[in-house]
Amino acid sequence: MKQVLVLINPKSGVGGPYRFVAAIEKTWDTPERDISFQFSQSAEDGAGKARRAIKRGVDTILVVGGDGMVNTIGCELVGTNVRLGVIPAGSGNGFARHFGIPLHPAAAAEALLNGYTAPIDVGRANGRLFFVTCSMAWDGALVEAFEKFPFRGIVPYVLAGAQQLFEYKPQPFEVDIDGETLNFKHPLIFTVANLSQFGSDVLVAPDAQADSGDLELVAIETKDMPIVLSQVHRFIEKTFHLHPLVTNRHFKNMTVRRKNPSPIQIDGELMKADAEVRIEVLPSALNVIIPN
Ligand SMILES: Nc1ncnc2c1ncn2[C@@H]1O[C@H](COP(=O)(O)OP(=O)(O)OP(=O)(O)O)[C@@H](O)[C@H]1O
Repeated sequence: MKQVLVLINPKSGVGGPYRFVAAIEKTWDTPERDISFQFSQSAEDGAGKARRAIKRGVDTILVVGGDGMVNTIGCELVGTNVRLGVIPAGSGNGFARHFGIPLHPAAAAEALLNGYTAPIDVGRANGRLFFVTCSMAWDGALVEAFEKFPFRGIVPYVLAGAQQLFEYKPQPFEVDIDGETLNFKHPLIFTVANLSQFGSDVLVAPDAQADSGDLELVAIETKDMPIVLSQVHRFIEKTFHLHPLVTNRHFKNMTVRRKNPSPIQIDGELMKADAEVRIEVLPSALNVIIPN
């Protein structure tokens, strides 16, 4: 009998957690599956519950939450045979949107039930795993401002971004990327993408493939931003990352030497980091359920 654990973030999602329980139970609770539901009260609590479930021999963990929750549970599943399924309940849901998982709980539960399992790549920044994106310029600093808003969603993201345009102080980055050296004087955007978007359909790396075996750097200097922004149609055409003033590189290993230690953005959450940040790809490291 297949064993499935559903781990729910009670803080995520509109309409309360029970609509997710009902949607998943309706589709997944069949005679060939033993399904149990647990709340994840914190990152540590969820990680502990995931570890114990893996020990018990669970086959699948369904996470009901956003990218932050996916990260904390996904970290426990890397290197195991346990499959991760994501029922989106966050505000940005970059992971779920990348894979085309429906945002409605019932549709998501059904899409995962009828989906297939495939390994995806995982990024690692100074030892910390990430599945969606990692940023360390203005695109990282805005998360600090975003976290101070009392509510989540695209609106506080835009407001936090605007606020940080005034407050963010760029520092020079010296970058070794698969043997090539790049220098950024005043980086504004410096994002490493494993998947295509930050969430809310803000596509930083529209062509990113989860199983490419590499990561993608998308970076731009502060001075070049107005010129790039003058071609707004590129956002619609999904070619922003290909603009000649945007640095766009696929890579496996990268070291970023910054002047000072400062926090970096990992899957929508802030993490303390030394001045030097080492980023690498772990190819095919996590088994994920993907809709057909
Ligand atoms: N395993 C976990 N269990 C409970 N809470 C968690 C867990 N992981 C992260 N959190 C916290 O729960 C809150 C909501 O995070 P979650 O990722 O579920 O939604 P979100 O941040 O709105 O989604 P997104 O990152 O997709 O916009 C955050 O404060 C996060 O730090």
